[in-house]
Amino acid sequence: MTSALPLLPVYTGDQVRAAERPLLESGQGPELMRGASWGLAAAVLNLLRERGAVYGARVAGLIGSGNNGGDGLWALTFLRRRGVEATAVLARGRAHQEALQAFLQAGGRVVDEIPGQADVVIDAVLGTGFSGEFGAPQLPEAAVVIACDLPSGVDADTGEVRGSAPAADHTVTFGGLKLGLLAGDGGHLSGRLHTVDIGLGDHLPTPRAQLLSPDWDPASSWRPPQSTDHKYSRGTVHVLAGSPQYPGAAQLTVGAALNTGVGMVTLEAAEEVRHQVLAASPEVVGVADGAGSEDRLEKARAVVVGPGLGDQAAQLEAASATIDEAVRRALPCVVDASALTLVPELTLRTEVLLTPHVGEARRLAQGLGLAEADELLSSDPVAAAEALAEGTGATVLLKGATTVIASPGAETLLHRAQAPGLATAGSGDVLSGVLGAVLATQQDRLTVAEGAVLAVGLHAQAAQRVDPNGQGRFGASALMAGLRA
Ligand SMILES: NC(=O)C1=CN([C@@H]2O[C@H](COP(=O)(O)OP(=O)(O)OC[C@H]3O[C@@H](n4cnc5c(N)ncnc54)[C@H](O)[C@@H]3O)[C@@H](O)[C@H]2O)[C@@H](O)CC1
Ligand SMILES: Nc1ncnc2c1ncn2[C@@H]1O[C@H](COP(=O)(O)OP(=O)(O)O)[C@@H](O)[C@H]1O
Repeated sequence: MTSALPLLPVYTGDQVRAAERPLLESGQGPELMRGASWGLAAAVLNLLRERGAVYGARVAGLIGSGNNGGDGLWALTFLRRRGVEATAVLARGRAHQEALQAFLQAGGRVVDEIPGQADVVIDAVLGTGFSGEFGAPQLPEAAVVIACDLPSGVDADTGEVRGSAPAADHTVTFGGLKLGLLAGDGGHLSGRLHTVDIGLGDHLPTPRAQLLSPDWDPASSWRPPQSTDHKYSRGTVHVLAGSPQYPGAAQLTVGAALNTGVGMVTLEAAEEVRHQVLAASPEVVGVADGAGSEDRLEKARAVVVGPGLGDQAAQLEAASATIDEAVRRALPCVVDASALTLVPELTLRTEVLLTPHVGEARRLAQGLGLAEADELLSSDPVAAAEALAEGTGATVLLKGATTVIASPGAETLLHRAQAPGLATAGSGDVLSGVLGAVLATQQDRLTVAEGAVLAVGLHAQAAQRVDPNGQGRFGASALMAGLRA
């Protein structure tokens, strides 16, 4: 399927290794290693140029015994030939013979410890050949760390760290983006990602997942209203959110939907919640909660249920009825926060978008009796989201620094936010509003999963707008305002 969004293929380590195999068998190993190590050296050179001079810069490598170490040594060799002071620590006491010889011939030095003055450290102990556990050594604090293919100790297939892994500022990866660089702890440790094409081309299989391109402006994927539009044709979002205990959640969800851009927002909530929300956003149309009338969704193109709903039985009952009605009408329906507790009792379809964070996903898996999904949440979050999607029949958006969107029978989509300030109370309520607006207005050209990944991109972009230096000095209200271009 071709998507209207710019998506990058993501592979497991095993898939990339399998793609390399025929080339290695036909004797092209040295060329592959040359391509990979030159790509790594080029990335280091760029970094050194940005920081000052290349000549005399100090670059140290932590070198393993396999091909990952070979890549590291060849990269150090190329750098040495450009006047870099290159040192290598042989972490296993031995290394790729040919690469070591070239390194020594170029004037590189083997040392016992990474020099404390190193400007750049290349982590080339373990790549896709990692098995068992790894213990990461301490690296000089001031050095920029560049991982060769992936940080040592990270499982390339899942992102799981077994033992410990050094955090990289950059990872230069070969042949294709690997899932372990995006998911789980691997996603926190891999830094900025650079992919080097080593000519695997047609040998690469169907990707394991697709990543929304980090270089893409998500706002450019937004289809604006047309002159022929009227409010209903643009898209109406029906929101069931907020409670006397959490009225602010409704305000954030509704405000985010309005600032993302919709034809109309209707809010189903308790009177005092509606009163508060309408005081801030008089354009919202209020509907008494628990109204129970089926025509409240008649004009809706998307529904959002759950933010700030709390755990009162009457509110959950109204939420359940609204989700059922949305399912009956095949409307995209975002189910968030406490409404997620209703899922085991509901019959869902792929238009329903469940939006748990990890804690909620764990409770969801337990509520559904999906023990495997519960376990996978720690070791392989992508597989966990897929198991939840299969188990519920719904699309699942698992929140986190990397958001995973899994839909039964469809490709899994990923978004990686470089905005940890998003971890702030109410941020998820804002995301629900953005999701509602995108699903209501863009559904003619995007699937629910694609709309979801676009919404997650817009949410992260809003954080970058209000907090360009990543200081985290903003709350969810500012995030809501940041959605406006
Ligand atoms: N074969 C090639 O020519 C190519 C190799 N590539 C590089 O090679 C890497 C894969 O190379 P390898 O298959 O040699 O594997 P690695 O270099 O990732 O690691 C395997 C080596 O480390 C040891 N090892 C594994 N787990 C360990 C642990 N927990 N503690 C200590 N030692 C451990 C193994 O015994 C083996 O010697 C890729 O990540 C990539 O960097 C790429 O350059 C593409 C081409
Ligand atoms: N470390 C992080 N880096 C980037 N984004 C994050 C991080 N932690 C959380 N987020 C995002 O912030 C939002 C938090 O949502 P949620 O946990 O539901 O918050 P709340 O319930 O307080 O509104 C999600 O969109 C999630 O993907």
